[in-house]
Amino acid sequence: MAQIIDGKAVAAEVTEGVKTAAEMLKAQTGMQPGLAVVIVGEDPASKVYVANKGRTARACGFLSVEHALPDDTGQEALMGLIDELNGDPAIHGVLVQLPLPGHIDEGAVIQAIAPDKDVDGFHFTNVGKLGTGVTDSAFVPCTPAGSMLLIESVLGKDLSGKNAVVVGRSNIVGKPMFNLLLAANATVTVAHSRTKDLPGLCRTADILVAAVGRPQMIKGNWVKPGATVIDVGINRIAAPEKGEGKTRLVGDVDFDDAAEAAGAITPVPGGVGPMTIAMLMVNTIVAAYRSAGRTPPVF
Ligand SMILES: NC(=O)C1=CN([C@@H]2O[C@H](COP(=O)(O)OP(=O)(O)OC[C@H]3O[C@@H](n4cnc5c(N)ncnc54)[C@H](OP(=O)(O)O)[C@@H]3O)[C@@H](O)[C@H]2O)C=CC1
Ligand SMILES: Nc1nc(=O)c2c([nH]1)NC[C@@H]1CN(c3ccc(C(=O)N[C@@H](CCC(=O)O)C(=O)O)cc3)C=[N+]21
Repeated sequence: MAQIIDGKAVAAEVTEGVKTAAEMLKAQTGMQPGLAVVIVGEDPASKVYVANKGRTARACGFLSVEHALPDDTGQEALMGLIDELNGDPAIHGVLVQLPLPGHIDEGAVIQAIAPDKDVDGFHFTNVGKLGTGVTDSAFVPCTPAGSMLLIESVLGKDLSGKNAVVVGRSNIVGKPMFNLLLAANATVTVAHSRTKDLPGLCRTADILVAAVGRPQMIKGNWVKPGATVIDVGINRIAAPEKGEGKTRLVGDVDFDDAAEAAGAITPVPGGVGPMTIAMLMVNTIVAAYRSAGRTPPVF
């Protein structure tokens, strides 16, 4: 039976460090880090995440501002708000919750966020810095950054000689995950919906990262014995065993099956999800330190 990687516990340690760093910044400069989260529309899952982010930000001692806009908000109004937040000296991090309603040009919104407040790490400037290894001034996307800390907690920082397979090639998870694993000296393969023999490829992985969005797709016999399995997926499925109409969260990995083969594995919930929020706090405190002209602590 595999080691179950406790993302909640690692996330709590990280946010404790952020809280201390925020106290230090306040003592030295009087500054309070500020995080603004913008949400458009009424998606209930998005609302839960946004509420979580606000709660954690306050627990870290941050100013937390939430802008909840109606579903029919126009492109200009949203761009206007982003401009305002870009120019607001009390705000160091700006996050626009994705996905946005279909009538809004998501790409244009992401590129409108000032790169030095882009705590999601989605702006071209930050993507380019990560891709070229300029990580000291980049913001790294929160979910891949959190996944790396979980991998490090099992295997250490240097992944030389390890084969990593990332299943999924999105801009927010798969591609930045590839860059981080590569930077840590792993040999990385990125798989996607056109990949041939995905089970066979996954079996070559010492580190297997699942970011697919398909509930429990990755089975135990896809996992190399002893592998480290990171399940990024968050899927809500029907749970009739809990009562009629009830649901539960599962990952992209069939946990019970995969835990038989894996050396270490993240659960869902309680794995990568809490790390995403913790790394958002890290990126925000880093943004605040940089805006004060100070070198941020390393997390
Ligand atoms: N824990 C957290 O904090 C977060 C969790 N998530 C979760 O992670 C998962 C992935 O999210 P995201 O990257 O945004 O998803 P996307 O839908 O943007 O990307 C999914 C990727 O999986 C690939 N894929 C889809 N079906 C298959 C298949 N049958 N075989 C192989 N590859 C396949 C797609 O391939 P192709 O490119 O060819 O279409 C695509 O590259 C979701 O469950 C999401 O909810 C996301 C963000 C944060
Ligand atoms: N601009 C932007 N940045 C994001 O980082 C972003 C986004 N948009 N859109 C949606 C995805 C998804 N995401 C999650 C964050 C926390 C949990 C999380 O805390 N999950 C808990 C469970 C929460 C629950 O019970 O629903 C866990 O896995 O233990 C999950 C998913 C951030 N995302």
